[in-house]
Amino acid sequence: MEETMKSLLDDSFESAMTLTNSGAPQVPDRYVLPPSQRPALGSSLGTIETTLPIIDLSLLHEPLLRSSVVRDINMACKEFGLFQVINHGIPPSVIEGALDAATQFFDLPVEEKMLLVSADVHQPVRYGTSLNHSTDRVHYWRDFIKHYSYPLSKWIDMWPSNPPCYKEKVGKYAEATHVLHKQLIEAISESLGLEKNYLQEQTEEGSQVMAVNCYPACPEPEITLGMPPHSDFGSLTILLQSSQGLQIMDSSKDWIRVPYIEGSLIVQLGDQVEVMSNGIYKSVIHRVTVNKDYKRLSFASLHSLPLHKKISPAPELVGNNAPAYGEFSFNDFLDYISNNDCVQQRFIDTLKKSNS
Ligand SMILES: O=C(O)CCC(=O)C(=O)O
Ligand SMILES: [Fe+2]
Repeated sequence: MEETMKSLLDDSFESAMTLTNSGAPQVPDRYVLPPSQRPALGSSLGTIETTLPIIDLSLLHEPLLRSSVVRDINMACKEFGLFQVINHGIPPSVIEGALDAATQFFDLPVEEKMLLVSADVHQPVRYGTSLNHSTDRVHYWRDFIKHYSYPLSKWIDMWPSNPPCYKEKVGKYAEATHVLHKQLIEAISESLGLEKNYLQEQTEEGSQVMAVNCYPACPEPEITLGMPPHSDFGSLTILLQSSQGLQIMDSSKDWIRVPYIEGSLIVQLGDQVEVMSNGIYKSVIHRVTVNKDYKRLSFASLHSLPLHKKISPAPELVGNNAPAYGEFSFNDFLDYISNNDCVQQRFIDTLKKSNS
């Protein structure tokens, strides 16, 4: 244990942020990906531009238009497992406040951020670098802070107290995303032909983890990544990005850049919705590229059922066939990542195997 903590601390001192600030001309070897996993930046090979769906959420509140918005959501979920939302109701000042607080946090001296370092995925607040679950895998060009956010009154005292505005500004954003998640999960349940409140009880008491990510400018963005390909474990992730960098894998296994649209938020389907829909919708595989010129921030608000609550396929969507998925809870996911040496691209695939 002591060894692990020592190497964790050593690596954190050489986090991407520290390396960028010290003007490192190259990325250290441990960040260098094998050629087949590199992002092919600047070439059209393997990365395509496609128009991704943009949903005007204000129309969900128009009784005559709701069903057509729900249909658009159904198409977006089937084709991409992702859509962007505009007119989502979160004021620009709340979004700017959260980004400002995160900028100030990541600019703190490394010793101060280190006070929050933990390798324990059950910790309610964790600062970390790319290194997180294992000590010997490839590292990624990212610093992050993760905290439990719901119910806020239970967790917020544990959040960083520096910068002093952090709790208030990020807290406002976390509350706003909780409200937005409720609207989205209702529309998604409807889009599957389920009752609007199919998951209401479970999501009202659900958990929310806020992953605040910082990807500093990188001297060699073509040979590394900010985050490796993965799907998120929860029901939905609501993602705020300060600039472009996110890519998703389409059904032909090509990478698609998700454009930056000012004021918009990105909605990604997670593994819990894939299970609930019995595979009608798939969780989206995504990764993050970095760039030479500027720092990118993102807030990934990962919503899920309560820690112990198992998600299983909706009986209406199983019909007479056997369910395609076994059930799992957020706790099962946490146990998996703390007991395995590296993170699976899709946690849900380990589940299918263990249940078949
Ligand atoms: O930074 C991003 O755009 C994505 C972050 C992400 O995938 C995550 O935190 O799970
Ligand atoms: Fe993610």
